[in-house]
Amino acid sequence: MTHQLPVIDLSAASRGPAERARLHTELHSAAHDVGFFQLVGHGVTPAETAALTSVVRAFFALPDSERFAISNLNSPHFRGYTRIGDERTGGSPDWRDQLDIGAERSARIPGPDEPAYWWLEGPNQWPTALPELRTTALGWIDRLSTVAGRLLRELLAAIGAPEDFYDEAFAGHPHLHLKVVRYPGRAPDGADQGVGAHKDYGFLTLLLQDDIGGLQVEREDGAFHDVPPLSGAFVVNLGELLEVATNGYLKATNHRVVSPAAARERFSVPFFYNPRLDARIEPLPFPHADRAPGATQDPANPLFAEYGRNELKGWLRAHPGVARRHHAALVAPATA
Ligand SMILES: O=C(O)CCC(=O)C(=O)O
Ligand SMILES: [Fe+2]
Repeated sequence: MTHQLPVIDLSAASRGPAERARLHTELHSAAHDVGFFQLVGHGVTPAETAALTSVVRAFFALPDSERFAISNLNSPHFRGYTRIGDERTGGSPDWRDQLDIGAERSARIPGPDEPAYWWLEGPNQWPTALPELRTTALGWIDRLSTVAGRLLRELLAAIGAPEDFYDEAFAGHPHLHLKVVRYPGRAPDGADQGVGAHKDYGFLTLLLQDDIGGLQVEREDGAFHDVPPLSGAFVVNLGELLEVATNGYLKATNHRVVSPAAARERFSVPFFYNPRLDARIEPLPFPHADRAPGATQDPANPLFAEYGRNELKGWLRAHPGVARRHHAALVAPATA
């Protein structure tokens, strides 16, 4: 089913108070009623996007051996390349391969009394045959974190909250994350799970998708609706921390990708705007707070206000191979 999402023009924020007020009305409704929108007026140029897209395609065009050499199975920090079928969502394999990239930092091995989520901090793995991937991807993370930071402040203002309320949670070393993804057509068994239905773990996701389509979002009617590609726009969705922060007034939206038809490839690059791992997300003061319905209670997917815990939950679930190899002690209690 095709149902175009709201289109939000971020540049309206700097076109005077009347335009900004109109932006806030639109953003409030898009975030509260839908939880998904197309973002334009973000300032990222077509040339910047083209540079990223071309290096992404070059990465997936490398010989398999170049990608296998940077397998995330090598990394206790979940960085690197995941082969098709190795990632799981909702207990089933996702028919996509991907490279997970984060802020480039040295490993921080948690001591016995420290939270296990510090494992998520550590070095990336880069393909030796494509050095420009590193500069382009890290540049994209910088660029999009500025856009996402502006958007988050406008969103908080739009619902009547102090716009700087979460600045402190992002101060220092926010846990920014970029995923470079390919959906290589349909699985041989005919299953069409590109990535299964899920919510993102942090605040905001800014997704660059190509023109193939397949992304779907769950809407108020409980059905999954297509998100048709819109050239030059980022698809934005809200993550679990915004649901926690607003006690369910804003919802993290379930979304999934249906595999492209056989012999078609789809590329996408989601950027996840996340705070510091040790940030604890305090309840947001805003006028609707007393009427918020409460965050979703799902025993299969508890939402944690301590961001690192929420993020680690997702990684251990989605990458069982990495979890078994490097974090047996963390997964064993969950299955007992
Ligand atoms: O590839 C897409 O369009 C969406 C990917 C996604 O939702 C994710 O990786 O969290
Ligand atoms: Fe997602």
